[in-house]
Amino acid sequence: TVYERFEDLPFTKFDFVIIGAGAAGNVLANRLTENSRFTVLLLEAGGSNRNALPTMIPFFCTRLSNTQYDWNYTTTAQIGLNGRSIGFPRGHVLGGSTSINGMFYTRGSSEDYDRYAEVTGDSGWSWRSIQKYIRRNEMLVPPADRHDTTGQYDPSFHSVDGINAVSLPGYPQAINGRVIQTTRDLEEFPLNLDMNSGYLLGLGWLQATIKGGSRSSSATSYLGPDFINRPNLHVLLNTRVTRVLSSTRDRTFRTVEFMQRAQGPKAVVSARKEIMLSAGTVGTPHILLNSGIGDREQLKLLGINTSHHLPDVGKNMSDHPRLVNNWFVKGDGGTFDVINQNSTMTDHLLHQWMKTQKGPLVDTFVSHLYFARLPGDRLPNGSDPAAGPKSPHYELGFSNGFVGGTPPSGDYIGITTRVVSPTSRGSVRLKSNDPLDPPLIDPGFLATDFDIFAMRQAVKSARRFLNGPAWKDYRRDAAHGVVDPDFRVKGLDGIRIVDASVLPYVSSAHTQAPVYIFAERAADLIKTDWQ
Ligand SMILES: Cc1cc2nc3c(=O)[nH]c(=O)nc-3n(C[C@H](O)[C@H](O)[C@H](O)COP(=O)(O)OP(=O)(O)OC[C@H]3O[C@@H](n4cnc5c(N)ncnc54)[C@H](O)[C@@H]3O)c2cc1C
Repeated sequence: TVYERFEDLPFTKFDFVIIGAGAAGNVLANRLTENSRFTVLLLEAGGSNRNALPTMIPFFCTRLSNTQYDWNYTTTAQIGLNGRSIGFPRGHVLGGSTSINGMFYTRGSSEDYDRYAEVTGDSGWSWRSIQKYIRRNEMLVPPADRHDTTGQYDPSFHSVDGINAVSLPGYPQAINGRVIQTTRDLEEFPLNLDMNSGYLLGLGWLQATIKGGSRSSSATSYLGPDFINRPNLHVLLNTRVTRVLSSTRDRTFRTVEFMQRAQGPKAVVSARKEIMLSAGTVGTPHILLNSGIGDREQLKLLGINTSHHLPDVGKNMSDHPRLVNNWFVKGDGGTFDVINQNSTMTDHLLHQWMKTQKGPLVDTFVSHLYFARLPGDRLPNGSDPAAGPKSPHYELGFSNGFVGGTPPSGDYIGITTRVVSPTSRGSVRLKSNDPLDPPLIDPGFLATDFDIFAMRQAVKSARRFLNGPAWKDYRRDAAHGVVDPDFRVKGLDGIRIVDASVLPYVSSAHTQAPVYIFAERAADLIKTDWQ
């Protein structure tokens, strides 16, 4: 049963109390209640995902930040971003971040899991050992348009028996042919038939947690109609957990304190067996620190009594920095930009989606991914932050349109670049001893030379991709004139013009300074191309 109000709960003691109904919390709630003898209470700060239309429509996933479904966090000033603070979305709704995320389904490399096994000394985490859990989780379903997916993935790596739906894109994007052609034209971008095989490197079709054109979140799947009516499963929404409490002095934590309204009152529930913290990378350290579980010295500074000195709580945060790169193209209206530019078109497609679960709204904003490594001689001190020699350092995501705030006109291609083996580390700390105060989130984006270097290489790689022959007549350059924006003579190789003759308009004052400036930038571009 799903409850909105604490007063409606049938009791206040359960075998298990799970804090946070996101990816992890909902798996736990589902699997634990398979045993009908266990009672489970799942606590979630956000509201219901039912009727939350924007969360259901895959294409609208980029519109969910800074809405009621988001915690609306902001990072601390980031050294690596010239002191800027940026938004840091996290799901605040049943399903947690799986209800607002981009839906990319990527398992990672086999080496990632083998490294988990190695550092924990537990072979149960190895790629081989976790296969059964992949099968339990994944339910591969046909794409929304039911097209023939032969050659777009390898069925031998997939399960159709799991709970969370996964599918290939369900609407053909105009760039698909060019993307695949580039895997044939440029050696740097080999096709990877299935990036979920444990071997990630190369370019492949995106697999996404989408079923029949709708988002498959941990709420729609693990708490879906087959499970939510289990009599031993209780879900309480709109419940912000403030602390976990030890009822005795023996370090046993079985009580959970929470609030349903900002002004209180506080209430408690308890677990007969265990409490599970599944509040995510921000929520979990936040609750632990508020509960006095953390670094004694830091807690003392905020006037919080330490219940357990555990200095690493909130430390070692690591996340993928992401940059979006957009180019003008001659898309002739075949990009998805029109959906973001023309509200009549959006209404029309929304109507189509609601009626048929078909059309361009059935997919997320990326159609293909590419994972790559940096050359061995460019790694920091020769040491490799990736999990192994077959694991990537960066990722490119290809979008048939502008990623970010779409300009009011024009057609674009977006390539998102991400560092997937960051060496920067950040933290989650308390701002005050008020549990309702948002924490200080420092993801440490681009805080190391390596991360900046890897991001630059990813951007260069994206540019090389678009310089492939398949894109020649697609990237937009001015039709007239002698040189392209990189000073290359149009239609020729090996020759550029860098002097006052290429200024498209004479500048509004004397011309030597503009030529110096042009030449400086030209030198940069040329050096970059040949690095
Ligand atoms: C915008 C965005 C896009 C993403 N895109 C992708 C993608 O395309 N592919 C991918 O693989 N991953 C993506 N991710 C990451 C992925 O969604 C997360 O890694 C995953 O959901 C983490 O699961 P979790 O259980 O740790 O936390 P979450 O899924 O975030 O769940 C935590 C839950 O705990 C609740 N909670 C937190 N604090 C409290 C509290 N004090 N009291 C009660 N409840 C609380 C939250 O409201 C939330 O429901 C994305 C994430 C975001 C935010």
